Amino acid sequence: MSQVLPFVVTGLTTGAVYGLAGTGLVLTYKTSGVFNFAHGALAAVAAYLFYSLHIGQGWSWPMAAAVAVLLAGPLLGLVLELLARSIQAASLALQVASTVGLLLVIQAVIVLSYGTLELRTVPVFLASGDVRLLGTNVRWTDIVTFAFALLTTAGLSVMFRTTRLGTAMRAVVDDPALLALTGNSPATTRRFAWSIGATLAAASGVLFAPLLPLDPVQLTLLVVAAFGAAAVGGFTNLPLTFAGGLAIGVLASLSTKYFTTGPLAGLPPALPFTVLFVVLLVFPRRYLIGPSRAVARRRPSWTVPPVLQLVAGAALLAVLATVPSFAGIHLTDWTVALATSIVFLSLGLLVRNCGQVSLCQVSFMAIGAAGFSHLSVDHGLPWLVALLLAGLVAVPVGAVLAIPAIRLTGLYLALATFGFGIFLQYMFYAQDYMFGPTGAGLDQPRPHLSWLEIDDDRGYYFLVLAMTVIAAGVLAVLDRGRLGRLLRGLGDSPTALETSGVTVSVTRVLVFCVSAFMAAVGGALGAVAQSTVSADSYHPLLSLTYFALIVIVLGGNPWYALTAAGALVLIPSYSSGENTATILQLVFGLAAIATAIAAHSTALVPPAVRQAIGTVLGGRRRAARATAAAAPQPAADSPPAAVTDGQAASPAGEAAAAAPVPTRPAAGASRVRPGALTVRGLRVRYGGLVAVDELNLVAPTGRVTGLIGPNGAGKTTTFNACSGLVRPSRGSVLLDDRDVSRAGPAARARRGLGRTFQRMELFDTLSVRDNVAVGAEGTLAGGNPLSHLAGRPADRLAVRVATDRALELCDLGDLAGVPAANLSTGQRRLVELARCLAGPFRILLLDEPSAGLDRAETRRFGAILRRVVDERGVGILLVEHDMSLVLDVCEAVYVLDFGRLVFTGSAREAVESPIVRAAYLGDALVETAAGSTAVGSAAADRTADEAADEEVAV
Ligand SMILES: Nc1ncnc2c1ncn2[C@@H]1O[C@H](COP(=O)(O)OP(=O)(O)OP(=O)(O)O)[C@@H](O)[C@H]1O
Repeated sequence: MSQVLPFVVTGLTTGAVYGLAGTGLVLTYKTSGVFNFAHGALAAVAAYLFYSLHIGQGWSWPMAAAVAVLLAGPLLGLVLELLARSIQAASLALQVASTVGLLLVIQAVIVLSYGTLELRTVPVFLASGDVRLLGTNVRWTDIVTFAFALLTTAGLSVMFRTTRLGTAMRAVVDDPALLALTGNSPATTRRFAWSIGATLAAASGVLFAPLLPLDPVQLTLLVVAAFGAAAVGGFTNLPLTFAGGLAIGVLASLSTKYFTTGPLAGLPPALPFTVLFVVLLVFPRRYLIGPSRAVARRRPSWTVPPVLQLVAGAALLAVLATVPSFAGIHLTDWTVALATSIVFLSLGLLVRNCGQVSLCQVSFMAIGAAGFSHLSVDHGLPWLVALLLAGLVAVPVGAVLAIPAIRLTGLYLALATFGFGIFLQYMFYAQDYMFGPTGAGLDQPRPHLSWLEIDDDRGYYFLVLAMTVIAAGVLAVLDRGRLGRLLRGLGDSPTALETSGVTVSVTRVLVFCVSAFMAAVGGALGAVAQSTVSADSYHPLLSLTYFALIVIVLGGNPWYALTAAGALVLIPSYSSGENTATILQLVFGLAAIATAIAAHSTALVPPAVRQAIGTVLGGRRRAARATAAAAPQPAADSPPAAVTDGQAASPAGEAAAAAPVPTRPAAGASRVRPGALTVRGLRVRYGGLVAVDELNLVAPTGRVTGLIGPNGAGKTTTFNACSGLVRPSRGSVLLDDRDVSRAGPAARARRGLGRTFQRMELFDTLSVRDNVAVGAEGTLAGGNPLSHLAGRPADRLAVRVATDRALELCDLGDLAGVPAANLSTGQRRLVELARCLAGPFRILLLDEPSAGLDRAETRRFGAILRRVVDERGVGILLVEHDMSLVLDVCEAVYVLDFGRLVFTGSAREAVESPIVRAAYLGDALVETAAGSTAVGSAAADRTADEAADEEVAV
């Protein structure tokens, strides 16, 4: 015991500081919804400031600490609040990029201001001497540190729970508008929270300062250990976060006693990150669900016309082919830049294609480089085999990293990848099977062919150039096909993808594996160019620079990758300044922050420029011709233009909205197999609220069945239970008498259940045609990774036919090439319907499909539904507030109120039923022939609200 106690005491002290830092982190995350990756960097700022004042200027430590903590802390907090406010509506990737950018900026500024050569230490300052406790000497400084951290966290927890400010802080992230109505200013509340959070980070920096010589990276990493503590607290609970910090501190300290050599020697410093990773991997999902927040739809980027891209690509290739003739001593760096562009392509696949944040791409490079060296040097494998195997070694690691992506939201994935990179460095870099304990470097042999010179610098450059072209080409082909659609669909709406029949966990694992493979191969190719590499080349924080770069560079595949690699590798190569790398880090960090802030206010390419290019290259005319050629010829009586939400998209818009639905039977429209969706004794609870209770209903094929009721009656919850998005506490869902209650959403879709959403779930970065195509091919991709990559020729034809038919049916042919994000509400509703109609679904769940449509559009919508049911025999379960539409199309109606079924019968009987009138319809006039909507004012109001809401996808 007496041998263990000193370790426990040390652990409690560092753990208390972890806990303190973690508490500040949780506080700001809880109140703003923005996770501050720069939290550790704030601590570094305070530590250096404290050093400058206390040691440099000779101030007394209380004065220096007061300025570093109580002055600098709140000031930094106010700056961060400003930043957090400007990125509140940005996508997660941009939010992460902005605070990661801040971390890079702070580190670079510290290095530029203080240099890295001089050793700076801060002596113990809090208290001197020690006291004997339980048979061991305990330093007073440790006792004071522990007591300070404990009392501060306890005081904050009490404040958070009991004071008005604390309540406001808890409320502000959920509904700032509601908070404002109660007389509290959301902005002031957030400022307080950020000031307190940053002050705690600063305090932890000053408390850590005497522990080891000052170093911006080490200080940042020390406080990053607080991420593990925050994870233990579920990113919401302050006392648990503090307890988590203590546990991590004690375990890490104890492990320094037991694991001094051998494979676990790296465990002590890796422990906080191990805890972070394990919590994210195994803790129940509900424990980790953080504050909800709105994320604005991403603006679909404009793509340069293919002709221009091809010309530019050929020109670039010609220039790259001449590089060996002028590069001289920089040729190796050019080769490394090309290899690095493959790594950027791999990162772009994750971040740019499907919105998955990865902060450990450099770790895959390290695995690739080390793996290749061991396979080719130690095991004597042929060069190419060793290269491919090195890539494959990274694949299972990528698959493990995908687990948080499958289970949790994007932020936790970002954290898991961040923690994983640091974990890998501490635990494995020094092992023999990676870089070895000496850091002497690993040989990276060149390939050798008797008939081609590829082992000299020039030959190897051309080899890597060829591989880069192949990688970019393969990705470009995949991007334009099924995999590209699925990945973008995953980024835009995993829910819609899943309910279209795609097992999104397979998609996620697949993209992580492909990305890991490419990064490892790129890492190995770059290492070979340098002949020998050591662990120093793969510091995990370098991954943050990669991430910042992938966010800030412009252009599509492969332009962004080449630009990023060029900036990262070639600028330092050609620059003679000793601080070039640090200045670049500063610039990249600032650019990441600026990109996140500006993302929603500027278009990257001005519309006038796009239009000019389109006109010069005839892109628009060609696109229009392509669309017309791909779509079947419209019937003579088909309407000429698409419908809009009240505003004509074209001069003919109004007329089109009112036009009849084409009556010509769609080519190849076959009738579906008869069956039914049956719900038996369904009960769904949200905590204490029973949203649906004892519900029984049947929706057979060949009929439109209505499910109506007032707001909050449980209709959407019923749909979610039917499609597998919520788990009922009781009851079952059957498709064709087969119980699917335990099947996931994708499996239910594959059995024939399609759906639309009350809050529309479109793939905003995809065109209308690609949105609809995903509906047609989702079930074909299913859960098979190979089917994700591309379809068989017969499948491709079937998808095209189904897509064309659905586009024609919903009269979307003219909009086929338009990105979904650019559509009006009415058009978006139609695209969602078309996506559903394109799939091989037999029962369609349509959730308020007419919300946001005007009267003419609604009538037309009803006609489409009737046509689909009559022609194909599908069944529709329709949630709808527009009673004219219900009366028009529904043959049977179920009425819900407070989650319970209050009526079953025909639509006409429902309108006349006193029970239904009392519960839902009230005394409002229900016009039928004229098609007027009249279900109380609530429905109408909500529709208007919703139309506004839908401008921002949640
Ligand atoms: N995720 C959730 N967590 C907690 N409560 C929820 C959740 N989703 C819905 N509820 C509650 O369950 C009840 C039923 O909601 P639901 O959205 O199913 O009603 P609805 O009939 O579809 O209403 P509307 O017509 O407004 O869409 C409501 O009281 C709602 O507040």
